[in-house]
Amino acid sequence: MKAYIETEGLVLKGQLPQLDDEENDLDMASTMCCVPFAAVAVGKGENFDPIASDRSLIPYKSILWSEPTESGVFDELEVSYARKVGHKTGVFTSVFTIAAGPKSSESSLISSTVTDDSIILSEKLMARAYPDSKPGVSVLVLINPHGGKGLSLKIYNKEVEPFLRAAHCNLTVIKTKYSGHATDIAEEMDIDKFDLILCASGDGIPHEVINGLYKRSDRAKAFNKLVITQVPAGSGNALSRSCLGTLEPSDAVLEILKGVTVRTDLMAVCSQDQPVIVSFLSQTYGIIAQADIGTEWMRWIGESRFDIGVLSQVLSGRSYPCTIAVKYIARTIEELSDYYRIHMNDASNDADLDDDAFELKYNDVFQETDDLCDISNLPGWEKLDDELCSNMGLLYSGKMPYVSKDTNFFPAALPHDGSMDIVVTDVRAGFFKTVDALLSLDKGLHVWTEEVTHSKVEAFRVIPRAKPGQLPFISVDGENFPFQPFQVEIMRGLMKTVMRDGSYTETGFLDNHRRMQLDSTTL
Ligand SMILES: Nc1ncnc2c1ncn2[C@@H]1O[C@H](COP(=O)(O)OP(=O)(O)OP(=O)(O)O)[C@@H](O)[C@H]1O
Repeated sequence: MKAYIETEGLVLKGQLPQLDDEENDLDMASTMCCVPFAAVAVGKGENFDPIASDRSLIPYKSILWSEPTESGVFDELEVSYARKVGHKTGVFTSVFTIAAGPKSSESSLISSTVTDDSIILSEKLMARAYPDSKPGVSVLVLINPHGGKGLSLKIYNKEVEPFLRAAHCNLTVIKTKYSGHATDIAEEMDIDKFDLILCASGDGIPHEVINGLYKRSDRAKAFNKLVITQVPAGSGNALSRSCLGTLEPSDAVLEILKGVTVRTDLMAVCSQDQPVIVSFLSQTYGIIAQADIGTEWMRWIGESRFDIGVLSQVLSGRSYPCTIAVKYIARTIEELSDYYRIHMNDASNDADLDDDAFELKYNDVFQETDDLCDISNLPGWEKLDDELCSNMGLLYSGKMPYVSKDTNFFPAALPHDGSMDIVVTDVRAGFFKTVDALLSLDKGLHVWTEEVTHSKVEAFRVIPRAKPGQLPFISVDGENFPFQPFQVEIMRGLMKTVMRDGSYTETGFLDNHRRMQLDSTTL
């Protein structure tokens, strides 16, 4: 099959590797949906018009590397690129010859002439292929061989590393050997050697990495220097789902190579008898924590262990009494919607952080307080309704929209606005209403149901009250946290990560808001 890369009035022509029949089933339509412009065109013959045929277009975004061929021929380039084959994306390398070709409006983005030598053309092609990122970065890969169903090493070797190698990344690969190993690595690593930490794991390894970096005496430098990302290889892959918009490891690595680096807020989880834990995803107490941590022993059944856990919790009608105090940013769903509309396009602050960015605003008061239910020394804080807290089903607070594959739990989450979303439910709503709310999690519709309290806060405190004979779980980023009072506050814009198109995966929050408003006016 012939292949083309179109530039300013030129076409790079080449021969694509022949695929067997099954592989030949190219899913170009879906590639086109991701990226609206064309760079490489795949055609059948010399007179094929690469721009005219949708079926044959592959985007610039797919180009991983370009360089002059070893032969030194002035009009030849060797190009490595990603190409969708069936439902998978693979890496291919072809030699392209520069020739005159059709003009298009897109092509003016690269201005070349047929007499440009291959070095210049290659540089232009690379600049077009990496508009938002740097090619050939140094990557520390951390693989949790026990993540998910124990397939992370295989996933990395087959679906991730070929892309990193084709993109000429400088790779250091470490397999984690024990729980907490990634924290030790991040705490001790030479940060000058790396640009990016890529976790081939679930959410546990990025959680450990940020905590390792946080422990360092040069943590401001570490968080300024390093970008923390994930290719989905565990059972919970919220970081890639929320930031890269995919759970396919090969698509995720392509997004990591080509996406925009964005800063996100982190959350400091404080308790009175242990050091601060840093959280990038969520903290939860009640139904969800029981369903997640409380079903660890059922790991072997895969993702459905969580659904079974939630169902059995809701059926039991068990409550998790506590006292909750919050520092509101947006109290009601209406205030929250207005806030979202105002801040949804706020730009990420790219300036380097200094040590002040790590100063906690409310932790000293928390540490010094004997009566944690007394919030008189916290101006602007409020307690949540006592009746609601005594009958609490779940408390879930988070920073990223998707907490798992289909769970759009925080559809109004924003990356670096200095707030976290908090959701509280009341068991008095009853089984059907709770199940109804939880069944709409995939579309993020639960936040519009009366049974769910949804706010944006800057900080909150939880004082759990265990019933006799019970020791419920508290979960931070899916990891077990000791049962005790805790306080969480936002730390603005600390973590650099990569996001597809520079923002969180679309959640449909504004569309749902419009629909809800329409429904209420037509009633
Ligand atoms: N070699 C190892 N042996 C045992 N545990 C490990 C090892 N390496 C990492 N871990 C632990 O495994 C935990 C889970 O890792 P990860 O998030 O990658 O997988 P997961 O399957 O998505 O898990 P989860 O159920 O928490 O979502 C991490 O918190 C880490 O502490």
